[in-house]
Amino acid sequence: MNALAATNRNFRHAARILGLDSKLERSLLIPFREIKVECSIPKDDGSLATYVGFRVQHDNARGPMKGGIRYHPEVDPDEVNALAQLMTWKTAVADIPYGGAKGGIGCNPKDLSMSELERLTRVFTQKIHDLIGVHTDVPAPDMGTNPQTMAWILDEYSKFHGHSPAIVTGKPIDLGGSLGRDAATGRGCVFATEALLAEYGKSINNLTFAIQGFGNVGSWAARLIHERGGKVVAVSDITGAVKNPNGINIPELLAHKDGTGSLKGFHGGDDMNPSELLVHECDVLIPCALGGVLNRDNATDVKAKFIIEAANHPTDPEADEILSKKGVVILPDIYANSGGVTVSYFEWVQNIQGFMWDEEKVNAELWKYMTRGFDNIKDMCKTHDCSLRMGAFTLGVNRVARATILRGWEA
Ligand SMILES: NC(=O)C1=CN([C@@H]2O[C@H](COP(=O)(O)OP(=O)(O)OC[C@H]3O[C@@H](n4cnc5c(N)ncnc54)[C@H](OP(=O)(O)O)[C@@H]3O)[C@@H](O)[C@H]2O)C=CC1
Ligand SMILES: O=C(O)CCC(=O)C(=O)O
Repeated sequence: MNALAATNRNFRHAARILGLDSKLERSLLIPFREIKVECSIPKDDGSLATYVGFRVQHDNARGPMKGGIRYHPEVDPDEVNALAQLMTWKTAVADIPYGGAKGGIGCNPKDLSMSELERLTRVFTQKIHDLIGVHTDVPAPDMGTNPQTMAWILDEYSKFHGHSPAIVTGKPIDLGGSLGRDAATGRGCVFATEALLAEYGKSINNLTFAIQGFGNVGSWAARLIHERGGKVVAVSDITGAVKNPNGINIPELLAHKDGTGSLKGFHGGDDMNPSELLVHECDVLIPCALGGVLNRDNATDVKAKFIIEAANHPTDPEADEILSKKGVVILPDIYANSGGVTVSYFEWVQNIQGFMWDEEKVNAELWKYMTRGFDNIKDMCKTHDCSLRMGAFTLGVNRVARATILRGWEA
């Protein structure tokens, strides 16, 4: 099932549980605005290359639209639409004053030089600068983008609108980025995992973990789990995978990947086939890469008892059903990975106030938001006798529905 069909299905299920009026349901589902732009740039060799860029602004009932920008070959309108909608529910679950958006460019950033990436980012920004804004729509990094990408957007946007640090979050600290934003999605995911495990009388330090993806989110999650005494027994990325039943030394694996650009050939473990990661023996599985990776083809073989959705929509609805029947507990994306956008919110607040927080404050506030989010989801699960996914969806959708009704319908 494609990402949009899966996301719409979860939304409709939540709307049914909440008994939403069908007209309101339709209005919440349809995006506020979909932007598609042609981005042509000269390559370093002088040839012309054309890419397609997207920004879907899904909903702004609760505040400015917020969400990352992804550079990946599989970026397409349906995928961006689904990701934008997920941002609307995610910001509502986190109870931060934002709506949802997402953007992306269909490209493989690994095939582009730094100067080509800079040109592409600047052209994309030129095409959308009058449709985003500090109080309208605030981008951030996602797969394939990073603080440098945000710095180029900030610079290009500021040429049109004057110096605007709050136009993006996840930017470099030197340009007004927040301390703790780089680690925030991984850290939030670890706080969320601790909250969930505590419900089962368990803690990170007694459990084994398998992590798919070793980029921003996966590497931070792995590092923080390792620091807390959890055994990371398998890690994969696009270059390969490594396993060690006694636990991988994550700082050493980070140094190995930094030095070689790959997970392959790491002496502290054995190479494994990356396709086996999701069905590897472990207590907790954390997908931190692409969407739709857990599906009907592999769900039956998953060994983990807990799945923490650090990636966006890693589990398609068919897999959701199979895994639930097996008794696997799934902590849904719109809560599990909300630490990133929560610290993005802190960054935006700091930029607007012109007052920087120290990292301790950022991390302490993040813990409060993640803990509150989990408690709110649990309450919805009790009220509606539903899964954690539906607890999170009903929480988010209900908050957006309430804001929409309060704002009224007049054009
Ligand atoms: N960054 C953020 O703040 C947030 C990110 N997310 C979600 O988390 C996920 C990861 O994002 P992020 O860490 O930022 O992205 P990055 O680009 O930093 O890292 C992505 C990682 O996934 C790996 N990867 C890509 N394809 C595969 C594959 N087929 N099998 C195994 N690994 C693969 C990459 O491998 P390689 O290193 O070899 O390229 C890389 O390690 C995405 O779903 C994103 O939407 C959610 C909330 C916030
Ligand atoms: O930090 C942000 O604004 C958005 C992060 C994001 O894209 C996500 O949560 O999926």
